[in-house]
Amino acid sequence: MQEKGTISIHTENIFPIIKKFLYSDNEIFLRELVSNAVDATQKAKRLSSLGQFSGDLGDLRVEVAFDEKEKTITISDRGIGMTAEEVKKYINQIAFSGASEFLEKYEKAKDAGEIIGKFGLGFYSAFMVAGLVEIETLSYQEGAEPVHWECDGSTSFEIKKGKRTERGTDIILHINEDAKEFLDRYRLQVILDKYCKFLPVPVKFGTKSLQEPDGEDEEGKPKYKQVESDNIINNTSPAWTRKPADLKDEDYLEFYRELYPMSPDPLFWIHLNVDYPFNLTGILYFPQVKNELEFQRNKIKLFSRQVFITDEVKDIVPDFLMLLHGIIDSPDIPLNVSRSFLQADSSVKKINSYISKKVADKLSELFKNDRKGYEEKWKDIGLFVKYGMITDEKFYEKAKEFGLLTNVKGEHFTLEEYREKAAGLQTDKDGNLVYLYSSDPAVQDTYIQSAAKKGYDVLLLDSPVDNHFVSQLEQKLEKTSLKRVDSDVADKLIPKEEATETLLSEEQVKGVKEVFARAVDKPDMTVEVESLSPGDAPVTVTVDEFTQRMKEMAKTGGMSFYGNMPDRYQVVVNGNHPLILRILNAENQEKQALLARQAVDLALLSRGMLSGAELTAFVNRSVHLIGD
Ligand SMILES: Nc1ncnc2c1ncn2[C@@H]1O[C@H](COP(=O)(O)OP(=O)(O)OP(=O)(O)O)[C@@H](O)[C@H]1O
Repeated sequence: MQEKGTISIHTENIFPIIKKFLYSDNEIFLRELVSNAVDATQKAKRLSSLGQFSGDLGDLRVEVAFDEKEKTITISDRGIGMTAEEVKKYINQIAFSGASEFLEKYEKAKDAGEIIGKFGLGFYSAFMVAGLVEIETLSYQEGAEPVHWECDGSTSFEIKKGKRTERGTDIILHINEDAKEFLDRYRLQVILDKYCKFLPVPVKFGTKSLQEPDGEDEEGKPKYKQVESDNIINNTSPAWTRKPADLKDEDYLEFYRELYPMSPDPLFWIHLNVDYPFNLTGILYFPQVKNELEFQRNKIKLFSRQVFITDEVKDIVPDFLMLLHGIIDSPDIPLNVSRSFLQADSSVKKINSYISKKVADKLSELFKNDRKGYEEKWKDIGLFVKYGMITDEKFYEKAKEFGLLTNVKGEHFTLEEYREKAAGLQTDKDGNLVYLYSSDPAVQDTYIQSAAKKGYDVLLLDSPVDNHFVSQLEQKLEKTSLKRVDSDVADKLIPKEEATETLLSEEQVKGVKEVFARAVDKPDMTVEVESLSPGDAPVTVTVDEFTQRMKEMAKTGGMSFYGNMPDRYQVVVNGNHPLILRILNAENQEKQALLARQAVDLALLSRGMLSGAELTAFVNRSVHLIGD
């Protein structure tokens, strides 16, 4: 057997184009060749179990080796091997036609980025790093002859009798000068770790030194000896490939630690497992999010039959679940297509809504079975749930049963429970419910206390998504509005029929307004005199709900117009507070101004708005007043 031939593909110079395009990603050659070796091994196992091959299976390990001097990398397996006919068919035709199909797509694409970078080029990807590729193979079939094939990436190949004596295949890559970085143990190890860590057949890469106990020394201390053992780079049965019933919590946690060695343990997890209408397995973990800096997208890894493909799972995983960790394994996700195709692909859409549904089901189950435990985790889970409720209509419908509202006292309520709680006192004169919330209880404490005095409950909405969550709740909940607790004086947060009696005469109100307007004298602050309960604060500084919300929205993106708006504050003077009358009746204008300024500063202070020279002036004035 000796044959030279030409591979029939229509473009002669296909290779330089592919090479150029995939240059930054050329490490995937190893993924492709090792997974081919694994496939061939799995096939041998299957044939043997079906009784279609009766020989000894032998050691089924795949081996990756390199020789720096010879400049070769060899991938060997004890799989089914190939006959000469098969080499011609599978390698010359199929592998090369895959490459020309790639080129066609590349030529049609408007820009290179339109083709997903992780296009599976299969066997042909060997030519991204090798100038010459040799195959030594021996088929499992009885009487098969060993075959040697070689090709330099052009369209001509050579095939002859090979040297292999055992069933299986060696792929020998003669590494190019510009790819010699791959002739390095560390580099290869990193690539294998990235792509092959969970392949189902053991993959050996060199050896590693282990310390083994070796009796005791003269002092009776344990001795160790260095032994070399095979370096198997993969875990062949990772948790997601096993049956949920066979796994304990500790197995899930252990797998998580294997994936993310530096992260704190996750809160809980969801084992995904479907085979119809698409194939998908995986485990999604809810991470503990300690602070915003830990929000890291791209923590979910996408696998196809245990081969790592990418960690860009956008489009496959619903946006609000992008912060989850874990892995998804699906042979049905098309990897060799453009992004725009991926977005429109119906199986991708189905996968996306399946994941969203699974997550909702799991949360609902946790909520129902262990409400206390669920509430304890709410601080972390809440972020996902709220984000999901904002961005995903279907998820909202499910999550309204288990999405929680938390008040500043740390009590949790479902939407329905909270509606009942607020129904009495927090209904305004038009029959609308008003939910009060604080975005920062430390700063807004005075306002929270004033609301509490009136018997109102105050929610805590301080997470990065809460601005949007507030708007979403207003849209979804009937006859309900939300108001930040410092957006008005307590008396007016929830407008009621009964008006508080006015203790000041019209003349006096005018006088108070003048005194305070002089004391404030700032373009961004307007003074109003209101008749509030005598027990309320003498002066309160507020920002109306609309302005405050628009400014917050502007901070989190878009709407820059509102972000540029000047701040507008209302200085609300409580005409019914005894102190106000005292200020009005002070002995002279100077004293009036001093006391009014002091009262306004106290209001600013309780809002965290007093700083710098104004704070110093306030402190000095206070000392002076105590001395009076
Ligand atoms: N190590 C091997 N042992 C036996 N057959 C092999 C081996 N490597 C490749 N082949 C044969 O060559 C064919 C072409 O391989 P190639 O990697 O190009 O495509 P694929 O594995 O079928 O698909 P893809 O890699 O694109 O998912 C394989 O389908 C297989 O039949």
